[in-house]
Amino acid sequence: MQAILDLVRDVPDFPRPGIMFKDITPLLADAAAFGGCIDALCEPWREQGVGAVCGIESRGFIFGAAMARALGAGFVPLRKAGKLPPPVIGVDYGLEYGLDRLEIGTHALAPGEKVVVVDDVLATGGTLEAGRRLVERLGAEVVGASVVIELAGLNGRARWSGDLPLHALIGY
Ligand SMILES: O=P(O)(O)OC[C@H]1O[C@H](OP(=O)(O)OP(=O)(O)O)[C@H](O)[C@@H]1O
Ligand SMILES: Nc1ncnc2[nH]cnc12
Repeated sequence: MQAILDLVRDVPDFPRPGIMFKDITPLLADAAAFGGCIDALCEPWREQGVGAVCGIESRGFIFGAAMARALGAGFVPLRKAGKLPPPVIGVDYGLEYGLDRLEIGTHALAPGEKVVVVDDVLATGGTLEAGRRLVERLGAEVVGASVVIELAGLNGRARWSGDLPLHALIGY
């Protein structure tokens, strides 16, 4: 995991004063580190019958789509408001630096389908929780979540549902 840590860049005061932004673009640009990252993200979910990986817009798409391919699962995008064609359902949520709304197509998942929710960063946890709620509202089964980075000081893990696994590759 040291290679991944070394390729995450700290950007102070972005996108707002007081936020230490974790920039994952150097990690994405490094073929070996990105590949290792996807392998490590997939590890807990192999042989678990995952039918779909739900990636959260936009950085969650990058990791989620690669994981879906590696797991032999489908990819389902959880998108910001107004981006998916109807019919959709949505939830409003707060994140470390603002408010937003996440949506999913109402026919995107089958009832009971096993789903992993994926994002790049867990900060306050509002985004990941919104993703879980959307999937569950369609009657699919969230088996857990994966993130590359957990900002442990913001306690987002406490917002994730009690007994569902939440895997983070690196923590700060
Ligand atoms: O745990 P939280 O406090 O909810 O924050 C985490 C979310 O914040 C960032 O997304 P952002 O909304 O900035 O979107 P982006 O991926 O399009 O940059 C990040 O990619 C996570 O989705
Ligand atoms: N500090 C941070 N860096 C990168 N993405 C984030 N999403 C929420 N907080 C973030």
